[in-house]
Amino acid sequence: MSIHLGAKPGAIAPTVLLPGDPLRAKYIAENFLENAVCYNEVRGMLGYTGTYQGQAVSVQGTGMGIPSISIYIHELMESYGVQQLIRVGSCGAMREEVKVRDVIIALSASTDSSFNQLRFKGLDFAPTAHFDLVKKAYESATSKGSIVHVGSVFTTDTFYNEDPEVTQRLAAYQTLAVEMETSALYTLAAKFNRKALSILTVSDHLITGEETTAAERETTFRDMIDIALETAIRV
Ligand SMILES: O=P(O)(O)O[C@H]1O[C@H](CO)[C@@H](O)[C@H]1O
Ligand SMILES: O=c1cc[nH]c(=O)[nH]1
Repeated sequence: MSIHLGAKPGAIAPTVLLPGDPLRAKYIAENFLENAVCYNEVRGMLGYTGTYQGQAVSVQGTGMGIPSISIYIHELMESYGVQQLIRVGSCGAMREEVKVRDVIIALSASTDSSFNQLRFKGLDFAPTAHFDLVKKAYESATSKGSIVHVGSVFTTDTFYNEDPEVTQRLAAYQTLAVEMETSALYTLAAKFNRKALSILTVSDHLITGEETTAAERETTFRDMIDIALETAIRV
């Protein structure tokens, strides 16, 4: 057990999928894994371990934002020895060529968080995905005919942003989408020398204002989850 996870030693698989929403963790466990068992209910942040094509895979809710995901991934790596962390999240598209319902493989993440500014005393660390997982995710996506965008994302601390200027500038610098966790995931995975990747589905569009319904999100998330699970077991 760790402070925020009630799992027994050995109850969490070496590869963990990480949705922000704990109910998405439940949905993935019930619809994509076999023989899934719930190992965590502390704070309602549900976590499950099951199998996918015979291999053990866990799925753990992280909550929203850097402080929340940082707690869970720190404990997953330090207390449970997790080796591969694959975020399966939603995001807002920042560029015209990225459409609602598209899937993004996040190579790197800029951020407006002070998380790394404090850690590196003002130096700009470059949070980066692990190439092995990027390659496997891209191969998994293309082998099943999914179109994916591969590029940088923006991890923000502020969902309801009042000033669009920075977001627009980041978009002009080819940033594909905004979400709230990837920068911390890549930073902490580097610290622990583990593999991490964020795969994101576009749930809304910052330029067009288009949004998905809850039902549509469930179907389109299916693509992202398939890609993540194929990536998890790919050799
Ligand atoms: O769908 P999830 O994984 O929660 O990700 C996105 O959705 C939340 C905001 O609504 C933030 O956590 C953001 O990163
Ligand atoms: O963090 C997020 C997630 C989805 N859509 C956004 O605009 N921001």
